[in-house]
Amino acid sequence: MQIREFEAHMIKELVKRSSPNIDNVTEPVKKIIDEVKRDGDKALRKFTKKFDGADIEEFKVTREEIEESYKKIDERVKNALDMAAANIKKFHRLQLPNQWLKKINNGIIGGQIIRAIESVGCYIPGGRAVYPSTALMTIIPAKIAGVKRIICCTPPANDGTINEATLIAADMAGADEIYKVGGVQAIAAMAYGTETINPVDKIVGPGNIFVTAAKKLVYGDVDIDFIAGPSEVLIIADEHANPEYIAIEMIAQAEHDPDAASVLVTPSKSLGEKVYNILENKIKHAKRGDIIRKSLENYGRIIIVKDLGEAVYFSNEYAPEHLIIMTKDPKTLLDRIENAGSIFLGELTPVSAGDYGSGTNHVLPTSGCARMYSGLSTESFLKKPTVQILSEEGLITLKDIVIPLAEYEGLYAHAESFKKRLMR
Ligand SMILES: NC(=O)c1ccc[n+]([C@@H]2O[C@H](COP(=O)([O-])OP(=O)(O)OC[C@H]3O[C@@H](n4cnc5c(N)ncnc54)[C@H](O)[C@@H]3O)[C@@H](O)[C@H]2O)c1
Ligand SMILES: N[C@H](CO)Cc1c[nH]c[nH+]1
Ligand SMILES: [Zn+2]
Repeated sequence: MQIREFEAHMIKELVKRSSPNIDNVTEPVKKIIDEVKRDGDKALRKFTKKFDGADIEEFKVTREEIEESYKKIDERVKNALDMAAANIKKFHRLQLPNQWLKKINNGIIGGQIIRAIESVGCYIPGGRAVYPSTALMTIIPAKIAGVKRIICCTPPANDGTINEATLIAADMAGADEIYKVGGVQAIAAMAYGTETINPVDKIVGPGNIFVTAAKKLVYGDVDIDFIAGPSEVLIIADEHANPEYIAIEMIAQAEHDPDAASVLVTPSKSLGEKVYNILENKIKHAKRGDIIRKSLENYGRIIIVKDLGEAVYFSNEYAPEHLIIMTKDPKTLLDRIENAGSIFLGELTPVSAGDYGSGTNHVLPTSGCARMYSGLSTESFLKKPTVQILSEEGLITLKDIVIPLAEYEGLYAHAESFKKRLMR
């Protein structure tokens, strides 16, 4: 963990910090994918034993296992899942786009229709923590979009079971099939299929660097959402911010994974120092202390900038998964934010609100991908074919566009297809 004065080269160094990790594991990850492609379920069994310590005969979770989970679940957790699901549904219904057909010019009607992707695979992580919340975040928007077949894969515990809250969350969100397989092997199975798992059209969901590298490798054979790797938070704060809140936000992201990143950018050196001291103290006693310590050592940074303008510049270059703004008037900075997966304004808005239940999606782009991707949404599961209808008037409106351009491009049949209709 370091406190450093801002220098321009830091941005490149920090922004790139996850990508080399992904590249470092490409080779072993590719080998696993190839083996799953070649050997199907046999390879899934081998890698599940190797990485999760579990012997799995049947990968598909049975209805009885799901019913058992409903009996075992802690009532408080079940209620929390129900309430989270309600907010997530409300938010994601609002994201449904409209179909439309409108007059574009005389005799030309244009528009778009909305269709769901037919089958999707949701990856629910389960290595260093369990993620029932991710089951809600991936399956609910797919369901709202109208996806016909929603499958999900999640790593089993070493006794071959799946965490009960994850099973319940997946079931209540509307998963059609749930499989006890995680990591690279799950991504390969969803992309290429095995004897047990039929392949899907698109794979979504977050994961560690191995899972993320696997998604990157299968992209093109199937669609993926985006790079949703180890968690990141960047906090822009001024001297008005509460250092305790900042420190706990950094720890909350760090506890996900030693590869997670927590960055504070502030013009207040004294705030930076306070946060540093609180962190030093807190990590001595924190649960999951080993993961937190490693994460903060690897990718924890406190960066002192000249002013809030420089902080915003840094943040836009970094393009964090989560951006928290804890300044006197956080809304005034919002207009200047260009790149961030999800933005948390004000000191009463912790990232955990979005992680679990305010309704927004917690599957978000990492490794600088917020420069060009938004987080998972209902639209991630939709396609928008365009539609057009021309009348005779429309042919006349377009003739001086289509015919000269088609002939200029040397594509004479294109021009001909137009002329034929004009001359009928
Ligand atoms: N960006 C987002 O939207 C978002 C959301 C939630 C969680 N996350 C991130 O998801 C990740 C969850 O990671 P996790 O590890 O807890 O669960 P995970 O399910 O992503 O990974 C566990 C699997 O990794 C595989 N694995 C472990 N070591 C391996 C190795 N050496 N070679 C090949 N495969 C190996 C195993 O198959 C194991 O089942 C964290 O990094 C967390 O920060 C990101
Ligand atoms: N912070 C994670 C996204 O990076 C999401 C999450 C799930 N559970 C807890 N947190
Ligand atoms: Zn989290």
